[in-house]
Order: sequence, then structure tokens, then C-alpha cells
Amino acid sequence: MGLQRFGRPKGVESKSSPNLFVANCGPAVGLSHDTIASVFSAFGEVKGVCSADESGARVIVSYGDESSAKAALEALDGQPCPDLGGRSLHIRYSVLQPTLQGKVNDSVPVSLVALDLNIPGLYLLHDFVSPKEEEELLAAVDDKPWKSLAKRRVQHYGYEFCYETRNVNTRQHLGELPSFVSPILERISLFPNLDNHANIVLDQLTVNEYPLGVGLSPHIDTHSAFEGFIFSLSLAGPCIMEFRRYTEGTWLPNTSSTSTKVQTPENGPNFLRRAIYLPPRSMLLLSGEARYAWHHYIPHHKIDLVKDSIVRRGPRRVSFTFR
Ligand SMILES: O=C(O)CCC(=O)C(=O)O
Ligand SMILES: [Fe+2]
Repeated sequence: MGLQRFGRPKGVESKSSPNLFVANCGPAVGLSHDTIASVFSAFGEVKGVCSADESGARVIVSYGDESSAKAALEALDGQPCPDLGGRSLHIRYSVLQPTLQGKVNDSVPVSLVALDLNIPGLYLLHDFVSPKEEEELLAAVDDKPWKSLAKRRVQHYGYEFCYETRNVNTRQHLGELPSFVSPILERISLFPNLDNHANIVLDQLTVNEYPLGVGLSPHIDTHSAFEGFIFSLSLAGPCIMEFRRYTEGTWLPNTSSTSTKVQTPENGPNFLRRAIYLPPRSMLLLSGEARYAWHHYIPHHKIDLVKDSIVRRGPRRVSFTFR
């Protein structure tokens, strides 16, 4: 029985189950799993006791049948238990749920630095803006009208972006990029790793606001619309970004537009996958091969596994993508 296979029940009333979630009980409060098993076995055969989480003070007690669990819950919940050092236990039914690992186990190992991905043209700078600048940028866009898409909200500056064609409408110039991004544009012009700084022309900005659990489908930003560099600044919450490179013949360009949408099964064998962690305030640069040969996307996760740590996404992530 592995850690976190059983969920903590959400409501006060939960469906009966042979598994009990028992709080105020465990090795951290001086009660071994064996001791707990022996006390709970007074109500039926105990199949196992395991930690409910990393606290050491919450366990799952599993019986072979629901009636034993019900008897134990009725007898022990909320009562000081003399055989368990007089502790008052808080007991609920628990439910088997997919492991935390299971929710993220389709992920590739997530790197913290761009170099580890071995994708030419991919760069990531941490702390590109300060926490104060982050706050100001978020306040500036929250002051402007958001446009709601199916799952996220966007703002466009410079040129309007058309999601049907995945292209900008060059006849609809919305004006210069707003003054609140001027310091960012200045800093971008000093970005290391760029051969020819004079070549950077960034006249379109998309601000994306992703609610918790929302990501972005695999795509390559339309070539004709945005030549050269794509810079993406992450604010407010973390996420991971994945990259796929298809070997020849495994994807087809979507002929209805200039975009190259993925048309292969999600987990076909014929592509390479890489992933990078994007903390808030970091700036990602996609150029060269990273920009033109790899699809990028943000998995629709609420949590990401980053170097053996569980990283929870925030209530929202806001990105500023300059092209
Ligand atoms: O949110 C991001 O960092 C990336 C956004 C993106 O890839 C796009 O707008 O094309
Ligand atoms: Fe993109």
C-alpha cells in the first residue's frame, strides 16, 4: 500500500468504505502502524495501515470489509482511546484514488535549467523581473479589459490575434505596446545568448491568464506572423512547459491555416519530449530550433512533479508573450 493512494475525504459525510482516514494518529505522535493495527483489529481483520500523507500523524486503516470499518468508526471517532495513549481520533471513510504519481506520471523529467533540455535556441532566465515589478505588471493588466476564451483570458497589444487562423491581423494595428512593458522590452534587448540584438523586433504582446489546472495545447507559433524570437515572461504562478519534436512523417501541417497543429496520437512513440519548470518572474526565450522545430505546450495539471518535489500551480498564472 503506497503513500497517498487514499484520498482525504472532502466532506464531513462521506461514502462508506473499508478504508478509514484516521487523524491525530501515527508515528509522529508516538503510535507505530503495528500498534494502530492491533487496536483497530478489535473491529475486524485489518489488511494494512499506511501513512495518509507526509505529516506522520494521519493514517489510513484498511479493513477487508465495510462493516468492520463502520464498527471502528462508530466506536473510536471523537473518543479518547486508552489503547492509543488516550488520544482522541478523528475518523472518516476514505476512498481509493489515483496516486499523486499517477496524475503526473505521464510527464517527462522536468529540468530546472534550459541547458539540460538540449534544445538549441531555448533559454530561461530566472528572476527576470523583481517581485515588485511582477506586482505592478499584474496590476497594470488587471486594470485593462480581459477577453474570455473557453478556458483562459487574454489581452492583445500591438496586433489583434485571431485564434481561428492562429495568426495576427496585420491590418488591425492596435498601437504601440503599452508603456508598462517598456522596462521589460529594454531588458529583453540586453538578453544574453542573442547573436544579433539589432534583429529583435517585438511588436505583438499576448497576455494569457491561465486559471488553476489550465494549460495550453501543443503548437508552434505561426511562422508568418511572428518571425524570429518569442519571449515569454511567467508571472503569478508556476507551471511546466513541455516540448515535443516529431520525427519526419509523424505530424501533418494543418492545411486550413498556417499553424502546425499536432495531429498524432498524444503518446505516439515518434517524438522526443522534454520539459522545463517555469517559476514566476522567469523569462523564456524560444529561438531557432526551439522556436521552429519543437511544439511547445503547458500540460493541464494542478500539480507538477519537479525533481521529486510536488509543485502546486497557483490560482492563476499570467504570461506576457512578446513576438
Ligand atoms: O504562456 C506561455 O508561457 C506561452 C504562451 C504561448 O505559447 C503562446 O501564446 O503562443
Ligand atoms: Fe506559443
